[in-house]
Parts: sequence; C-alpha cells; structure tokens
Amino acid sequence: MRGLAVTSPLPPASAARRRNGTSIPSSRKSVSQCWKYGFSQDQLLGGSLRIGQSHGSLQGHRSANLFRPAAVAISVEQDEVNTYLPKGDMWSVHKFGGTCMGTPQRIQSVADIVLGDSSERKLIIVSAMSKVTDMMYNLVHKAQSRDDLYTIALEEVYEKHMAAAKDLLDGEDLARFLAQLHSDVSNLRAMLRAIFIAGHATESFSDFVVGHGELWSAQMLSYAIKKSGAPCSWMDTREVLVVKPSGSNQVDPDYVESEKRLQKWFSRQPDEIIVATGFIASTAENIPTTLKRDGSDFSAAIIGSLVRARQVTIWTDVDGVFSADPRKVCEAVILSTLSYQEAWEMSYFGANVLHPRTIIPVMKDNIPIVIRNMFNISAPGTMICKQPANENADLDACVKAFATIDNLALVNVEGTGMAGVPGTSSAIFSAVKDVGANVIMISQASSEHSVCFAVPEKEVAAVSSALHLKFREALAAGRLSKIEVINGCSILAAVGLRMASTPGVSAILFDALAKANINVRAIAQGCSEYNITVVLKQEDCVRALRAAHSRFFLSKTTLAVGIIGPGLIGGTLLNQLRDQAAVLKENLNVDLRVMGITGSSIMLLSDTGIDLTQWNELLQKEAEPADLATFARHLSDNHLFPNKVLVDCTADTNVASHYYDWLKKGIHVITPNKKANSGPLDRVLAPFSSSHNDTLLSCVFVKKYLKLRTLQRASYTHYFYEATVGAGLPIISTLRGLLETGDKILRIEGIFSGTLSYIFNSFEGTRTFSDVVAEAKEAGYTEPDPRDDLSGTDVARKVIILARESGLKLELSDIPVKSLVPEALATCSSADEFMQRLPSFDQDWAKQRSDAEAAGEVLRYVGVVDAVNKKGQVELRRYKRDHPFAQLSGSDNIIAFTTSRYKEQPLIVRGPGAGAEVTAGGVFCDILRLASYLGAPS
Ligand SMILES: NC(=O)C1=CN([C@@H]2O[C@H](COP(=O)(O)OP(=O)(O)OC[C@H]3O[C@@H](n4cnc5c(N)ncnc54)[C@H](O)[C@@H]3O)[C@@H](O)[C@H]2O)C=CC1
Ligand SMILES: N[C@@H](CC=O)C(=O)O
Ligand code: NA
Repeated sequence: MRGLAVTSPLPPASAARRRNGTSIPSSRKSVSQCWKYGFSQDQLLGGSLRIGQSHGSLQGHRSANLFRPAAVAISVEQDEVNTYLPKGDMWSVHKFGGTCMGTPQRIQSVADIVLGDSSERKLIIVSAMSKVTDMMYNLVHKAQSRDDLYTIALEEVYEKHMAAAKDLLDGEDLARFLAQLHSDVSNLRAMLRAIFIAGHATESFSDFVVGHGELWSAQMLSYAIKKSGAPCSWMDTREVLVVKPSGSNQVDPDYVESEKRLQKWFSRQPDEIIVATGFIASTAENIPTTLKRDGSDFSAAIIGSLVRARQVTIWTDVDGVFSADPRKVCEAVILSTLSYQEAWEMSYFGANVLHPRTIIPVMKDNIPIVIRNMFNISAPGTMICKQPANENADLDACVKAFATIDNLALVNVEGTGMAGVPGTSSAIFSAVKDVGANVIMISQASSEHSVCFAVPEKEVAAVSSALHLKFREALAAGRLSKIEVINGCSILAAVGLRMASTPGVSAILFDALAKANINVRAIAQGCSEYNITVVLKQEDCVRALRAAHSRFFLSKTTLAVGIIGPGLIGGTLLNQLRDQAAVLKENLNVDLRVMGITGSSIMLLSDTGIDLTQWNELLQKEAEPADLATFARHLSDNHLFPNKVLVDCTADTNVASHYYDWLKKGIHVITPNKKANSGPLDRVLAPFSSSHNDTLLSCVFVKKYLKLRTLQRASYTHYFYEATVGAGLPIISTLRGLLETGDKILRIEGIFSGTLSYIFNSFEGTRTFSDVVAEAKEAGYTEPDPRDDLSGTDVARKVIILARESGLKLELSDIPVKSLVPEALATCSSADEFMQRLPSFDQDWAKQRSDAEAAGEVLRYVGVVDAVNKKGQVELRRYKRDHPFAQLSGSDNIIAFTTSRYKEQPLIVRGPGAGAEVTAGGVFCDILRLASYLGAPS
C-alpha cells in the first residue's frame, strides 16, 4: 500500500474527501482531522458521558491524561519514499500572517501577490484570519471553565468564516468549503462539549481545536488562487511537519521525518502552488501540536528549509525591520539588509523582528528571509541573510539597529570575598535558576569584586530572597558586603555584526549617551561584539535610544535650528530654508531641521522639525505664548540632534544678551542683529535698551562683547554674524581672511548703509526726501525703526563691528556720528509718527542736495575705521561725481579695505547691502558655514 498507513478506526465517509474537495483514491485515503489525530468518533460526537466513560470516572477529569488523544501510528513505509519533492531555487516560500488574512478582500490580495510571483513553485504558509486564534483559545478556555457561552463563541467563529467564504468564493468551491466548515464546526461543538463536561482540556486537545483557524484560512486561500485557474492545493501541515517538545513552550523540528512526510505528500499532490497551514504540526506520534509563539513564521522557515527555497518572504503590515522602534524614534529607518545574527540579536532585545527560533531553519541553508509589507508592495522590505560581504563598513554603519527592554531590575552582588573564589558565579546563578528567573545580561568587572545582572523586574524579589538565603553566611561573615536590587531599569542594545573589531563604535555610543546626560549603570559586550548592552534608568531609556540612534543614523551635519524673530529677514530665511533644504540634504548631506520659531509674543515648537511649507500657518494656529528661556531649552534639551543653532533675526538687545549663555551651553549662534557686537565691551552693571532707539528698559548685568568673543575663541561652539555688515556681502569674512593671513588693516572706509545708500542714490530732485525714505522702508532696507538708519546709529554699529574685528577696542560712544534725524523729530514716540512728520523737513533736504549738485558733487553717508589712529567716524560727505562712491545704485554698499597688502589700491567689495533676500541669504550662508565647520562636505 502506498501512502499513510493509519491504524485508527476508519473515518466517517464524509471525511474521506480531500479538503480541496476532490475524492481520494481509497488506497491513498487519508483520514479526517479528528480521526487522524486519534480522537474516537464516540469521543467527539457522543458527548460527555461517552467521553467520561471512555476515559474512566469523571472524578478524575483534572488528571492530565484524561483528554490526551490516543496516539495513532502513522507509519511511512520507507520503500514508498520517492523523489516527488522537487527542491531548490524554483521554490519561493511566502508566509502571510493573520493581519494579511484579516478579511476576504485581504485574502484576495494575498492570492494576487502569490499569483504575481513568477517562481516556478510556490509554497504559501498562512496564519488563521486575524483574531481567530484568540477566538479559538477563548472557546477552549470558556469550555473548560464550564462557561456555556462557548457555544455562542463557536457560532461567531462559524459565522466569521462563512461570511468570509461567501464574499470570496462562489459555485462549487464555496459549497465545498462551507460543507467542510460545517462538518468541522459540528466536530468542534462535540469536542467542546466534552471539554465543558470534563472541565479540562489537555494541551493537544486545545492545539487541535485552535489549529482549525489555519485549516480554514489555508483552504479559503487555495480556493481563491484556484479561482484564477492556477493549479493549487492545500496542505494540512500536521500531516507533514513533525516536531518534538524541547523545554518550556518550545518544539524542535524533526527534519528527517518531516522531509519524508513532505516527499510523501508531494507524491500525491504535485501542484505548483501549495497553500499550507502555519502554526500547526504534529508529534512523531501524530498528536496535534503547535509551533508555539510566532509559529507561522517558524512553519515558513522550516518548510523553506525542507524545500531549500531560494527565499522565504514573511508578509506583514510594516515596510520592514526598523533601525529602532518607530513609536519611540520617529527618525527610525527601514533596514535594507540584516544578517541572521543581527536579526537574532534584535529579536532577543525586544524588537518585533522574527523570533530567534524562526531564523535557525533557514540560516543553516543560507536561505534569505525577506520581511515585506503586504499593504505597500512597492516597499522592498528588509532582507535577512548571510552578512553581505560588500556592505559599507564605515564606523557609523557598524551599528545596524537599536533595541530596548524595559521593566528590568539590576541585581548587584558585591563583596571582597568574591575575588578569586571559584564557584561564586555558579552559586549566584544557580540560585537564580532555582527560582526560574531569566537572566537578561551579566556584567562582572575583572576585579571580581562584584557581579551584576539584569532580570525581569517581576522576578527580582524571588531572586533577591534566594540570593540572601544562599549567601546568608557569606553576608554575615562580611565576605559579601551587599546584595543590592536596583529597580526601574531598562536595557539599550546597539546591534551590528560589523561592530566586531571596529574601534571607536562604543566611544560614539557612550559619547551620545553622555551628551544626552544619561547615566549608564552597567555595560556588557560579549566577545562576539554583535551587541553592546547598556543598562540605564527606565525613565532615561527613550531619550537614550533617541540620542544613540540619531548619533548613528542621522547625518553628522544634522542641525537643529531655532529661529528667533520671524519678521522680514527671519521669514525670508525660513522660506529660503524651505526651498533649499532638500537640495542640501541630497547634495551636501546637511540636514537642517527648524525645531522652533519664536516671535516676541508667540512661539512654535517641534521635536523633529517644523514643516516649512506651512511654517507661517502653523505659527498662527499651533503656537504657544513665547518664552525665550523655554525656547532655548527646547533646543538644547533635544538629544536627538547633536548640533543646535539659534538664529537671532531680531534687532533686540535683550535677545543678544543671551548669546553668551547659549554658546556656553553648546548652542551655536548666528545673527544679522548688530546689538551684541556693537554693545558695551565689558561686563558692567549697565542699562539695556530696546531694539530701536536704545530706550532704557532696565539695569542688568549683561555679558559683554569681550567676554562673548573670548568664549567664542575658547570653545568649539560657533558664533557667526556675517550679515551684520553689508548684509549678504562678504565683509566680515573678507576682513577675517585678511587678518588671519597676517595682513594689517590700515583703514576701512565705505558706504555701510543700504538704506542711506538707496536714499542718496535715488534722491535726485524728482522725489521728495521723505518719499525716498518711505521707499527704502518699503523695500525692506531699513531697520525695524528707520530712525536707526537716519540717525547714523546703524552705520556706527557697523563701524564698531569692523573696528573690533580689526582689533580696536572702541565703544559706540567713541564714534562721532552725524545724525540725519532732524532734532525736532528725535523725540517722536514711534517710527510711524517719525515717518508722518518727516515731510516737513523735505525743503531742507532739497536745499542740501541742490547745493551739492551745483558744486558737481553728490551726498554720501560714509563710515570710516581708521585703524592707524584707532578711531572711527560716521558722517555725511560730499563726493565728486566721478568718485567711486558716487557711482552706486540702489541699496549698494561699497567697502574699501586699505591694508599693508592692499595699499596702493584698496580691496573693494561692492553690491546690494540691504534687503530681505540678500540679508537672509547671508544668514543662510553662515548656517552652511557652520555645517561645514561641523564636517559637511565642501
Ligand atoms: N533689513 C535688512 O536689510 C537687514 C537687516 N539686518 C538685521 O536683521 C534683523 C531683522 O531685521 P528685520 O527682519 O528687517 O526686522 P523685522 O522687524 O521685520 O523683524 C524682527 C522680528 O523680530 C521679532 N522680535 C522682536 N523682538 C523679539 C524678541 N525679543 N523675541 C522674539 N522675537 C522678537 C519681531 O516681532 C519681528 O518679527 C535686524 O537686527 C536688522 O538689523 C541686517 C542686515 C540687513
Ligand atoms: N538697515 C540696514 C540694513 C543692513 O544692515 C541698512 O540699511 O544697511
Ligand atoms: Na556681510
């Protein structure tokens, strides 16, 4: 006889049909599920009494063996094992979990995915429809708790599958499936009744009941595939997969026996597409069992190994394996590849990758496992395979992923009596074993003075008592000083095969943790170097995970940016960042994230970066009251990003007074605001003033210019302010270049005010002076208050900035300034009032202009740094029409550097020196200068 020799009673006639509906020749006849697994017809159908009778008295119903199904010997005749099972590259194995099989529509999508795979042969492993396994366990639970609602629960299971099948199938296939479902449910009803009466179900009874979820989903899928005309059969893996129990809640596959049975199975059903039940298997004695946790993945891996598949694809609802839990780290990325060992480590450390057991069957044959998203089939997923040889081996790529485990306790056993005493560790861990606790990590310093290890928090009380008992005498004698329990711990593990023998990886990790102010309580790294494990306080764990992840996964030049003052310049800068950020990331690996925007009354904060396409709307809609200290803290406390920069786009003295503290905290500062660099040189108890007309606000100690510059020079925190002079023109950088290369500045002279340049370039007799001033304001050249320009203060500030850059210790008050603000308007209470009253002075201006014109001259407002005489000067001068200063147009600045090297002909920089785009562009340049200082490619 070929096929399976079954020694149990013959099955009922209806069960002698194959589950795909075709008749089985009697010589190969298989048996229905229940018969095959040894439950007698009476046991299943005859209700409680007969079950009780057949197993002895009901009093004994709690006995473990009461419902142990009688073993049915299924013997495979050696001579019948043939080579029907084709193996190798032609096979692709797919596994679809419960979510993928959740609805009839999803089952149809699964069928489409299977049909879309062009592999010669396909083996599809399916889980039960989502929630069905829980529903089945619940049936057993209810029945054995003698809750007669199990009948209703069974009806629900029946209804669910009936409805799904009616949606998915039609015609004869539907009728066959429904008949089978009906028969299975009748059998289950009888079994559950028996369980209800006995008040107990053995594990194999329970496994038998639960396994129906897979039986039904596999049949439904195979019918759905067949509907498209593709040859497809379904496999009850309990006929094929043989496993043996191995310790608690685990089984080991019997590959030899399973392969024999698989051969046999194929000899009967050689279809090219086979849908097989995941999760279920049988013992060598044909008792139904399951593959326990993550059973369907395990089924796929075992079957993949049995057929030597070219690939096993595990379909799920995520795009692949993330570099860290994406719920905790929004920057987590999908990994394209993981080695088997890395996946293993990740799973161990709590990442929902694959159960480590799942990897073993495929690993031995080097079969890749691909994790893919069935709801996003365009995502390539993560391939778990042998470590690709050519993978990028740079330092940062050494760490593949991070995982965490929470709710741990650290146990620290300490004492001088431990050193050099063989057997101490053995005694410690045997005590731990005796209470059945699971040791997650162990660390012992080479001094042998202490051993510490982590266990789940819920197990630590038992561990602690066991240790106190075991070491009672050692503690009393002082050989052990303490057995200490530290609750509330978590583990953070960095995983990566290439960490092995790569110097510097742990330094980067610990540096990231240190910068995030995370205290590391214990460390472990085995010789394999596949993972570095650190124990830390649970409350620090997410912060630690983010800090470590960002250090390894973000660009080194990721800059967290805070924008203060989203006015004309700040707003234009935000728009420029919006338009250029993607290009910078792509071309220069510079990742700019605006983490906050604050005005004087409202601020907008983000943990990962504001969407700049709608920064203004977000600022209006989602803002909170502005608070500069909170704003700065938001940036400095964000440990995701190692580099932080505050960009001050206000004209505010108060904001400028914080630069020192920000720099001290490691926050870089960039600004077009001239207040800090033209403020008092020294630290004095000084009045500090508002942004425009230096109105006295209060008296405070402010960190002064010299202190700021000393700090700037002493630290690696950067302070850039190119746009404070000449807006986007390279004035500060040119001056720095001259000085740093050893040139000597003799004189810097020029037109430093875009506003005043525009005014005198445009004031040619056609428009009034006040009209031209209004135009300059409208064009965005003026300071927030145009009196700062007309008073000469703005030019004086620029002269001071350049003078100090050149080494002169001048105060603003040292610069004689010729103010253009008529004395009568000096006391105007607002810029608006000033602008309204300005026309009354147009006559005076018209006269000054025509006087100059009559002499063949023009009016120009100039600033001078006289480095030789250590003086500065700001005044309105008349220049001949052919003088270079007379040739300007628009808001042009012109700055002439006379130096030891540029003595005969000064070095001249000329161009628009005010306006939103050029100024914001200058600030943006400083941000990129910072990025390049931090390591961005040039
Ligand atoms: N307009 C130009 O061509 C140039 C301007 N600059 C400088 O750029 C800076 C900004 O100028 P604009 O954008 O034209 O001025 P603006 O008045 O348009 O913008 C300043 C912004 O800062 C905000 N602000 C004021 N005090 C604040 C505080 N304490 N906290 C938070 N926000 C505050 C204001 O509400 C406003 O939104 C000034 O320092 C100016 O000297 C530098 C070079 C050229
Ligand atoms: N208001 C200033 C702007 C640049 O600093 C000017 O007019 O130059
Ligand atoms: Na500049």
